[in-house]
Amino acid sequence: MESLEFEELLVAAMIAKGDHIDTRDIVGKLPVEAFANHHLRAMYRVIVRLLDQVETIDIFTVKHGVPAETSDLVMEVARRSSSASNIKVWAKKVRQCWMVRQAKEKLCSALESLSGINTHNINDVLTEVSGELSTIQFETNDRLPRRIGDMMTDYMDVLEQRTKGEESGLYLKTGIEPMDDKYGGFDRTDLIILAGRPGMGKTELAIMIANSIGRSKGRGLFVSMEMSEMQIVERHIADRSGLAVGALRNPNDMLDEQFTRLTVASSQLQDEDNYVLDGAFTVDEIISHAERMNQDGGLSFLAIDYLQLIKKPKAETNALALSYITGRLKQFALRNKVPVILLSQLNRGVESRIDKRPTLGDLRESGSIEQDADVVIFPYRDEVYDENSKFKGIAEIIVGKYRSGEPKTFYMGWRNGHFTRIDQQEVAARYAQNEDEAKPKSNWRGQKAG
Ligand SMILES: Nc1ncnc2c1ncn2[C@@H]1O[C@H](COP(=O)(O)OP(=O)(O)OP(=O)(O)O)[C@@H](O)[C@H]1O
Repeated sequence: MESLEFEELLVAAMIAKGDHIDTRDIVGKLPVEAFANHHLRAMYRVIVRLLDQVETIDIFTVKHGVPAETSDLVMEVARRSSSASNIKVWAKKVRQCWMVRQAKEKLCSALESLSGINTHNINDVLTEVSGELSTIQFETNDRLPRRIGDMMTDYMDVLEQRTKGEESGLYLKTGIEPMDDKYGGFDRTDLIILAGRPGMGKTELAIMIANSIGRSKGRGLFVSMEMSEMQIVERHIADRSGLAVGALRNPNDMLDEQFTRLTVASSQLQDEDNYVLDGAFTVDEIISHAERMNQDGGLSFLAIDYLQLIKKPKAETNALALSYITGRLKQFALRNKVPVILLSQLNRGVESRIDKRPTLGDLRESGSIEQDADVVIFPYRDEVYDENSKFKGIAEIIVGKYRSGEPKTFYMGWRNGHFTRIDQQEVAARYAQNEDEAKPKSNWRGQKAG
């Protein structure tokens, strides 16, 4: 990127526009150091000062304010103001060039540190280098801190859209109605973890969310490192039609009614815009696919099945490698405003307990997943452990962490390998009754029995 040209165009446009809302906006966001050329930096510094002192900005005031060695150049630069209407574009380009310069400087300094590495200082140097590289800034679309007071009008617009039911695209609705009603959907910058032991229904939950987004004309990317793309497609059809995957595997045995459900589901899915990608990837490869899709038509969510199968970066410990992955995914969600649904396996530890419902503590071995996540959901089905469970056919959707509200457990039915709607109050009453029955009974002296 050639910074000089953009810096010239920006200064010229600022002189042409003078004290204008765009000029003030740019000055509030772009520091003087962003200019590489010292003459243009001097001109910009004068413009900032003139704005600050509410004085006129024109060729003469700028020329008068800069050092003598720069003053002859002001007229030449001002002549370049062919397109002052593009002033924000020039400001953005100057900012991007500055970011690239900073990144290059950091890389050079990291290379210098690495050239002095030896077996005694290897960890110290690598820590220093990775610390330095992690400060490289990402393109932020010029976003800078905004005053909350100035954002009240925008927020009222959001509220108004909500009253009209027009803001659905702003939030990720999961299709689990009681949960969507309670939380209003998840934020577009959320990292949502679906964690559980094998067979609990993590993949099914992610597919159900994908299907729900697809139905409302969203566009999602489902990355599977566990199943082939055709298996994922089959799970989508099974979820949409309510048929068991087993039924789809034996089409000759299908009843007419099942066949009709299959054709309806496949024609609906044909009109929708969900994507699937299978294979083995690093987190950065997944992110680059998702960013490309997001730039090219937008993305409603990125789902990844599952964390432990993502190719790990080199790191001293497994926990550090996983932390790198969840950290990168959280950055991706924040930067692109695309929520990430990340599936994660839990280890056997849960199964050594009487109550096998997972808790946040069970995530400890998975690096910083607990801290990075905005939402942690544990799908849990008691029948996986006890086929005669009183809660056969019921799935608990345990929200163990929710950054913007209180954690809570929701209930779903479980039929044909799919989550189904169920009456929340009725199931909660069943659980409460079961708890009462399980409590040790007191005898007439008030002593606990047995
Ligand atoms: N027709 C069916 N009826 C009832 N349960 C079914 C049916 N088909 C599949 N299942 C159950 O659904 C579960 C699979 O769900 P899912 O693949 O979503 O689980 P998961 O948590 O992602 O597990 P894993 O980590 O092994 O992939 C299994 O426990 C399986 O026994």
